[in-house]
Order: sequence, then structure tokens, then C-alpha cells
Amino acid sequence: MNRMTEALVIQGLSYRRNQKQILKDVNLTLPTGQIVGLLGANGAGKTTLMRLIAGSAVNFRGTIEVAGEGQTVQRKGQVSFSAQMDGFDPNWRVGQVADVMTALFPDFRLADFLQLAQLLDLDQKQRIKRLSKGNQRKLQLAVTLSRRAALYLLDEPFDGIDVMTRKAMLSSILKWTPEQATLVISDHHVQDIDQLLDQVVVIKDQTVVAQEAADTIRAKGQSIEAYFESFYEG
Ligand SMILES: Nc1ncnc2c1ncn2[C@@H]1O[C@H](COP(=O)(O)OP(=O)(O)OP(=O)(O)O)[C@@H](O)[C@H]1O
Repeated sequence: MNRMTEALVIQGLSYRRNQKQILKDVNLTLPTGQIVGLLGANGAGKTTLMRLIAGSAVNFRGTIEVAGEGQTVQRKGQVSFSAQMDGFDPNWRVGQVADVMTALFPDFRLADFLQLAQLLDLDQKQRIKRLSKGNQRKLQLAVTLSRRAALYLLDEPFDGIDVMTRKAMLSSILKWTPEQATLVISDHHVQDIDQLLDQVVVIKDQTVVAQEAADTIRAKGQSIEAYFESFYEG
């Protein structure tokens, strides 16, 4: 197998926290150039899996490689995670966020950020804490997509977002995700992202229980939502 053609290779990943098993023997391979839905009920482990891939959670068993990079520091450089601005000062203005991202990440493209922010109607002078929830989500998206990464991780980007904002965000995702990159979106409202997906990955009972091409599901006349729900029935 040529690992360089894979955006992500996870083998035998297990993770415990505070005596609790959170993920157990996760195996997952994602090729480059795909939009992947990471679907699971509340508490299934979606956020934890993203934190492990992004290198913000450590001390796991198994291996995680992004674009062939397995060591945490190198792997971090390949991943743009929507939670990467979580520690930012809420008093910072949108323009300052861009300055900090430029300083922190050599792959941050300021020109792209400015275009994306304009497209999403973000005011450069507004402070983070004064942004509405929807505008905070848009800022998170603009920041995440403005890095040049092999793998983009968006953790429930549409949580609490109205229909119009969602449409603007969806078209930004389609337009701004580099073709060679892979983008993983976690969600439990599958309808939000249905049309976007090339692949679906289902997490249940602390592990990945299914991975399927979205077209295979559609060809069977099934909706992605019905496919997802079938793992939680009975
Ligand atoms: N630091 C921690 N200590 C103990 N348990 C934790 C810790 N972090 C997460 N968990 C537990 O791990 C499980 C998975 O949580 P996680 O946030 O990854 O799920 P999720 O699929 O993202 O859920 P949601 O859709 O609700 O955001 C949950 O049962 C959660 O309570």
C-alpha cells in the first residue's frame, strides 16, 4: 500500500480517559480528495477521535498517520482542526485572529482568509465575543479552511446554525477545500451534510462500525440518514 495516497491511516487505536474506555480498536483509512461524514450519536466519540487525529489528545494506543506522518508534531502540521482557535482570547477582533493564525501556522494563507471572511460576511473589526453563534461558526470555518493542510477536521460546524447560514457555509466548504485534501465533518443531523459527502463513517460503541461510499448508499435508493439510523435501530 502506498501510504502517501492516503490522507489518514488509523490502526488499532484505543483511548482511555479517567478510567473510562472512550475509543476501542479503531481502524480507519481515508483516501485523499474526499469529503467524509463522521456520523455518530451524542457521546459516540467523534470529537475525541478528531482530537486524537489533530494531536490535541495524546497517550493513545495504536497508530495514527496523516499524509504518511505518524509523529505528533509532524502530524499536527498536516491537520487543520476547527477547534484550533478554542483557546483564543474572546476580546480579539476577527482581524487579530488572522494575525495570530499567521504567526502560529506557516501554512495559513491570509489572502484566502480575507476572501473567505468577506464571502461569509464577517466583519474584521468585530470582537470574537460579540459575534453571534452563527458568525463564530463561520469564523471557525474560515480559519480552518485557510490553512494548507492534507486533512481538515470540522467538528459539528452546523450546530445551532440557521438554514441561510448553513447554505453559505456549505458552498464555502465545496469551493475552498483543496482538491487534493480530505475533509472530515462530524455531525448527528445527517441531512445538514447529506449532499456533500463522498464517504460515510459511522461510530458506535466506541469504535468505527461502518465505512461506505455515499454513492453506494444512494445507488441502493437509501438516504444517508436512513443508512446512519439503521445502525441505531433495534
Ligand atoms: N476527559 C474525559 N474524561 C472522561 N470521559 C470523557 C472525557 N472526554 C470525553 N469523555 C467521554 O467520552 C465519550 C465520547 O465523547 P465525545 O465528546 O468524543 O463524543 P461525541 O461523539 O463528539 O459527542 P457529541 O455528538 O455529543 O459531541 C463520552 O461518553 C464522553 O462523556
